[in-house]
Amino acid sequence: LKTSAVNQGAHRRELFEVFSTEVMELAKDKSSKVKPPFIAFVLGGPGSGKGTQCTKIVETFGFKHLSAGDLLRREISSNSKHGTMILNTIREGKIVPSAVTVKLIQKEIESNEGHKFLIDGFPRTEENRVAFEKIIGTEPNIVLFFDCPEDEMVRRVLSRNQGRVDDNVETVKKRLKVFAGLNLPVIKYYSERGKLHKIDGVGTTDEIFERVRPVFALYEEAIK
Ligand SMILES: Nc1ncnc2c1ncn2[C@@H]1O[C@H](COP(=O)(O)OP(=O)(O)O)[C@@H](O)[C@H]1O
Ligand SMILES: Nc1ccn([C@@H]2O[C@H](COP(=O)(O)OP(=O)(O)O)[C@@H](O)[C@H]2O)c(=O)n1
Ligand SMILES: [Mg+2]
Repeated sequence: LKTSAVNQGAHRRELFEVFSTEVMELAKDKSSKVKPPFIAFVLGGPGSGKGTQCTKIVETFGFKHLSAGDLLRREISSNSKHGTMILNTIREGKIVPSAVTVKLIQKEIESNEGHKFLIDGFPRTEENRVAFEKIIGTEPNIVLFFDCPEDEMVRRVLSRNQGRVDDNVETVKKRLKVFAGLNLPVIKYYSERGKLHKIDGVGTTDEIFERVRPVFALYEEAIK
């Protein structure tokens, strides 16, 4: 009885060693190959310069730019099942249900090789924010907020000339209300969590980018 118990113990130890070695190998493999994604949310009112600055960030730091508005507009033009609902929502300056928007973002993240994402114009509401955390299972590393006075945002939107159904005085007024009522609380939330980088959105595109650059310099290692 004694001998077999000792043998059993030895056997178990052997099994454990084999098992733990394999677990260690797997862990090593993971750390060398799978880099966790770096996610930056880019927020600001309509016309605050989010898209323009994202283009500069892509050129300089090699991020993948995912604009929630562009993804939604693509759904409209591809006649997808939610196309009409999305078009009506955008026309009204309201917010598309989070399930729809987050699924579009998820598809883009999953089909992309890169590990650095700029998510522009999202989350626009607390509901957007919570849905992202639930569905994607992660939080952003940083949040940029382009702070711009309303009259400047209105001027920019009205001279944007991209043929958008929502770039008119009536809709822009609604969007500004939605921004103040629903998006500012999200911005406040990230500020309280120490993730917010507020950037003065007034000046030339290049001047503003020089305020953005040092933010990414802080995360040099993570975005290499
Ligand atoms: N710093 C700036 N000064 C003046 N106009 C700008 C500036 N940045 C962007 N614009 C212009 O303002 C409009 C809105 O910019 P955009 O990047 O589309 O903002 P958002 O994505 O926040 O709505 C565009 O026509 C753009 O060319
Ligand atoms: N997270 C989001 C982003 C955009 N949208 C809709 O898409 C519209 C245009 O968003 P956008 O980000 O392209 O607009 P800009 O801030 O760039 O002018 C918004 O006004 C909303 O109607 C949304 O419903 N949910
Ligand atoms: Mg935009």
